[in-house]
Amino acid sequence: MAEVTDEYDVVVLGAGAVGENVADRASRTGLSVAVVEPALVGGECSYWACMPSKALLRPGDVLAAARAVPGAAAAVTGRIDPAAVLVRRDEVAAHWDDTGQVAWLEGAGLTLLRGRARFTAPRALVVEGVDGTVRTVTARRAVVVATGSVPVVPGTFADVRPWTSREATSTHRVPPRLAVVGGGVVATELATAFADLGSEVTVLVRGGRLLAAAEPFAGEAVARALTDRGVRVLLGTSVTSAVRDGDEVRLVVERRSTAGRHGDETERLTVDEVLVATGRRPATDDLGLETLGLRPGDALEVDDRLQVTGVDGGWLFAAGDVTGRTATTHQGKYDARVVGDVIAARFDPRPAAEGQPGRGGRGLSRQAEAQAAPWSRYRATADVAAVPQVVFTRPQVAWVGRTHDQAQRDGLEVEVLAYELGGLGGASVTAEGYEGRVQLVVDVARDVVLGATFVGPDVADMLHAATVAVVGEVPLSRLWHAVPSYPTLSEVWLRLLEAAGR
Ligand SMILES: Cc1cc2nc3c(=O)[nH]c(=O)nc-3n(C[C@H](O)[C@H](O)[C@H](O)COP(=O)(O)OP(=O)(O)OC[C@H]3O[C@@H](n4cnc5c(N)ncnc54)[C@H](O)[C@@H]3O)c2cc1C
Ligand SMILES: NC(=O)c1ccc[n+]([C@@H]2O[C@H](COP(=O)([O-])OP(=O)(O)OC[C@H]3O[C@@H](n4cnc5c(N)ncnc54)[C@H](O)[C@@H]3O)[C@@H](O)[C@H]2O)c1
Repeated sequence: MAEVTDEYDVVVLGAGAVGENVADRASRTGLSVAVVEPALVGGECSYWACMPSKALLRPGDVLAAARAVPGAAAAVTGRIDPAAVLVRRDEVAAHWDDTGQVAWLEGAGLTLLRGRARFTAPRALVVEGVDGTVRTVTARRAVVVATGSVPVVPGTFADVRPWTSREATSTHRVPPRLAVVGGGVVATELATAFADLGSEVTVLVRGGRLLAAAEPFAGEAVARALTDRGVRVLLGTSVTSAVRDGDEVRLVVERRSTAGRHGDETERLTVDEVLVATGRRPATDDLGLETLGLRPGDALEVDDRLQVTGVDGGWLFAAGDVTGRTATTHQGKYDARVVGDVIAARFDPRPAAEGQPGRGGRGLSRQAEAQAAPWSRYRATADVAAVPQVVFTRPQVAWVGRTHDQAQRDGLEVEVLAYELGGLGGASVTAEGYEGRVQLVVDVARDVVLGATFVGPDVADMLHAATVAVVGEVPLSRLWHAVPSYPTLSEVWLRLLEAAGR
């Protein structure tokens, strides 16, 4: 086994979407950056999460959109072709081949170390290469952990070889009967996708509603739509036993009686696959965190600079799913841009790096980083105030900022403005019987939008206007002057402002 010793200014652990972006930005003042990755460059999102799941969902959306428009509906006479959907999914997932992403990474001047990294001391790592080499790697300036997350599989399913999102998004077979355990984002999206592909789907939800992090009306709309399409959505359930019997899995499901008085109901369910979608945990088990005084398995807690709290010296950073602070690609990449800029500025190797703000103050500057305030490029302020999330179910669900419940728990006096999208001219053009709803949570004292939730067909792209309003803290009086075009779904902003008495 060959042993090699390497030194870089910055070492990034993990080449998922987040690690790639950290590395790119951190290198911009001339720091040497190595990225360590044992698997595919591009990580979960490209090959087993965002991209393949959206490829599985898109055909159902397109069909439903056509079927909702008389004239077009008559042209849609067939059904979804699962084989063709899976072929396109394979293409969207780049056939699980990272050649293109490796080329980008190397083209950006970054060094890729193919292997698994583990800390041996502060700023010191050992990288066990996939080719059998063992490298000792030292970071002169900083290490960024971006190792992502792994699915949580409850013990009940340990022996039945359940699907996680990885198997579901990369499958080449549509199971005739699929049980989905969980009621969150993965469960609702993949239940939608597999119902579209022809599976008989049962969703087993522990809690009382779907998408518990969103406004209640969002999960209710998704549950109604799934049920209308023949999916069984069983709320208040727990799987007490799971046994694999050849190609089948037999589940025992306890369901809290809705009547309350009659105790639990037991149902036996036999399926071809069980998809466990019960959340994810940070991938920190085997990183040697104990050598830094941190506990393996825990999330790496960070501050707004993405610097790991609890480790001295200002050299250890983390971003993405591993922090428990963000759980989406877009927000993880936002953090990646922040931490990349912090590192590039703080350790800028160029002569006279002190205070070179560049044209319009947009350049990187060590001084500016040291003195940065919230909302500067060096602080991930939006993680606290304005996190956007789109769930690509049918109807789509999109929200940003605080829900009504969160705002109340934060002790804010709020007004809720709501509008049924079906009443808009834009909705009647988009689809017959368009159903959807938008709700704003408004801070009464400051007259600004704290949160917004959109539910309905094609609402995903409407979210960004709300994100701009929340981040910009734009008063409703000024939003009144942002005129939405007619006839678009965005006209809902006008209706909401009218509802607020403008
Ligand atoms: C089914 C599903 C669908 C999703 N859809 C969306 C979506 O539509 N939009 C969205 O924004 N988000 C979506 N997400 C969330 C998104 O996938 C994650 O937030 C994102 O992938 C996190 O990126 P990351 O770089 O932090 O982690 P990852 O992408 O997991 O990358 C971490 C990398 O670190 C590597 N690694 C692990 N251990 C080590 C080690 N010891 N040394 C070196 N490298 C290591 C791993 O091999 C991996 O490549 C979805 C998630 C799932 C599960
Ligand atoms: N479109 C997107 O942006 C997108 C899509 C998919 C996933 N993601 C991200 O991936 C992350 C993980 O998604 P997820 O759906 O796995 O997690 P989640 O936290 O959204 O949902 C987990 C669900 O599992 C349930 N659960 C937890 N433990 C359970 C148990 N022991 N038995 C039964 N049910 C249990 C919870 O009540 C919840 O309904 C999310 O945070 C999400 O942001 C994003």
